[in-house]
Amino acid sequence: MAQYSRVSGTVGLITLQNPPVNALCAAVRQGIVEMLKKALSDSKVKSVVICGQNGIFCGGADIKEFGMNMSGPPLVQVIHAIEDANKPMVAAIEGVALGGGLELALGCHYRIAHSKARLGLPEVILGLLPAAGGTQRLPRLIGVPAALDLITTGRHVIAAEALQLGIVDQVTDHKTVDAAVKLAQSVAGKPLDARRISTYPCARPSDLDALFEGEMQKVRQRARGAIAPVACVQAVQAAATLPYTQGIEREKELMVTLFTSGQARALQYLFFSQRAVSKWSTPSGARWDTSKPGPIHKVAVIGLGTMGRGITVALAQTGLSVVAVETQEKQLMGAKKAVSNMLEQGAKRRGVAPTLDKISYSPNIQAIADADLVIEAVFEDMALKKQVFQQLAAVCKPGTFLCTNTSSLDVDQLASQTRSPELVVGMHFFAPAHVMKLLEVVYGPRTSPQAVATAMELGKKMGKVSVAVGNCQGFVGNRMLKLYLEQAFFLLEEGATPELVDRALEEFGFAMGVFRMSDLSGLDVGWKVRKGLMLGETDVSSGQSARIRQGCRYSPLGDLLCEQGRFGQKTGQGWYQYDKPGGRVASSDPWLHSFLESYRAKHGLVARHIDHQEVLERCLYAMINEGFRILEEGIAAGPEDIDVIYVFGYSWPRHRGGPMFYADMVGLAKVLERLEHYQQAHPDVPYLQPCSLLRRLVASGSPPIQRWREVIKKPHSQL
Ligand SMILES: CC/C=C\CC(=O)SCCNC(=O)CCNC(=O)[C@H](O)C(C)(C)COP(=O)(O)OP(=O)(O)OC[C@H]1O[C@@H](n2cnc3c(N)ncnc32)[C@H](O)[C@@H]1OP(=O)(O)O
Repeated sequence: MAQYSRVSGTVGLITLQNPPVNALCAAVRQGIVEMLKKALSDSKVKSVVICGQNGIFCGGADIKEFGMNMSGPPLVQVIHAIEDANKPMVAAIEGVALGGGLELALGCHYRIAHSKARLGLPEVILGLLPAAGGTQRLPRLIGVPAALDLITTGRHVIAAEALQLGIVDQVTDHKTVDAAVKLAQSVAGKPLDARRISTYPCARPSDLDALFEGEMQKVRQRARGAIAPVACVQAVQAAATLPYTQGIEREKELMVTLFTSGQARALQYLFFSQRAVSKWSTPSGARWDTSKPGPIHKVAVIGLGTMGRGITVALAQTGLSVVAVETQEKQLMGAKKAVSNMLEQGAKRRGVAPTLDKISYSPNIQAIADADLVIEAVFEDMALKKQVFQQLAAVCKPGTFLCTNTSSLDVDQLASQTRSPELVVGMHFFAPAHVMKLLEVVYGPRTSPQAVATAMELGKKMGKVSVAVGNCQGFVGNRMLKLYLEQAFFLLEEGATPELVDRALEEFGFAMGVFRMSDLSGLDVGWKVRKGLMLGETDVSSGQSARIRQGCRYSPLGDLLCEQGRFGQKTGQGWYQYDKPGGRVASSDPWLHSFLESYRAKHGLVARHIDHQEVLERCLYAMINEGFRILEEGIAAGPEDIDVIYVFGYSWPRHRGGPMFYADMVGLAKVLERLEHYQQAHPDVPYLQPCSLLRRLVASGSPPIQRWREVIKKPHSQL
């Protein structure tokens, strides 16, 4: 797992060998210790280079080992042995040096990186901190503020920035190992005392207390309730205030707390889930590894409203040719300007040239005739979308993949408007489409494996986390969201306020509670959808019957607000009030509270006390229960798919892993018991009836989430 050789006569070369990313598993750590001994005892060797096999230095500790009993030498000791070596040690960084990989490099006396290499300490993203000395060495090397930035965000830097920060000594465009060997030769025999980072004093900015206080506030705001970023700040604070050996003790202490926390488990689950969803499968047996994507050179976008504009930007940023079609001249002009601005801003942020020339605009649908793939993003209206699909079928060349950005409409109905339904697939982007990471790829019963593979591949090119899901009303994300919203409305009817509900959800970790979020996205969006489902018309009568639609309990509260023109932030009033239309700071609205009182009086509802626990259980367990139904029906292939959708598309707090992981953490038996309780209390809400898969899982002894698939006997079902 680590190989030793002697090169150029006097340089020992230790190569990490653990594909695909040379993670520091026990055998690799052991290998380093043994090879180091060899190099140091070889009298011909004057200096040593450490590199990684296959152009990758090291992706860090082996995350798969985290749940297991520790074996092999601890990384912190391996790195101390490297730093203590009496011959110059040089890290040759190619590909990545992340987490423990960068910590290993920081233990070396010199670091040289290839210009394309990426470096970082992303442990915080896994709910941990860089506990192999990273929190103590990095601030000593590059100063407290820069170290805080890298350690608390986990962001990667490319070699040029690493050089500027002082993380590496040299950057090369040539063969990194050769350059490292040259460097090693040039420093052979030189004194090493001034090269051991652990011996450096940590420069202390004069406003140290204020700096840490500010940073603490920042990380708490950024990830509400997440403990790793807080521990990262505390560890760097130890570097700034304590001698190295005490700092290392503090780092270890903080790591132990994080390591045993549910948050680290959740975030590591998410790391593997994010990778697992790319290995998609469908009920018909199509799979990621047997389905070849079609070649895509030119993509067309139809409809340049908010979604179409974002999609166009995201496509152009990948370097693909894009034809953007909007039949309304005024809208087309506005879109051109908006898309160009977004591209220019994005390019400026990323330090690259804007790709404006990749897009051609047209008011004429004929312009898409030679596109390889079309994404329809017109208004969310089935009749209109059907008409567009008929046009696409007539205009496009044979074999063109036809995608719809619908957020809930039946993809199969759209497919039936074409002669080649196998080429039709949903690509459900999330607003703003050039920013949000999630893409739901929706396959219907007739969608071909190649169409799924093509949409998944395009999503990947666009930098999205793509999840393949079956076709049903609302797919995965919006289908579950509907119940979450509905429970929130019911809670208002029963005595809660938007402030109470939002506070409970924000304390749970959501950046915004359900009502603040609805105000931001616009209440009219859901209203239009409900009207389309024949639900959104308000009933003038009072009592319970006025709140029953299609045989189930229904709350018209959102519809009533829309009828008053209260669409949320854009109109300055919604569930909250804002200082002006478009204002962003929500404040409590006395009008809303008296409106709720009269509504309850009209319908004979008596307000009761509702606590945070009930808010969480009602909103989250309703949604989780639907998640189990989605799994049972085979709409999602596994719980990981649902969780990835919720974290990347619906701002579910990452450190809680996703709704299905959360259910596993709470305990399936408890979720079942609470659902039974609420179902008895609300018999007119059929979806609170616990799903049979949940019952089966509990009856099977509540296996851990990784084993749920074994219990989902019938893995998939059709729409
Ligand atoms: C005392 C504690 C000290 C240190 C703590 C740590 O070091 S924690 C680990 C810190 N490192 C990271 O967080 C890096 C995680 N990995 C990545 O960001 C990416 O994988 C990487 C290295 C940038 C490569 O990206 P790429 O897109 O090329 O590949 P992909 O992500 O699909 O990964 C390929 C397969 O490798 C597995 N993998 C990656 N990193 C690790 C790791 N550190 N440990 C174990 N396994 C790792 C990944 O799961 C993929 O596996 P596959 O089975 O093919 O899905």
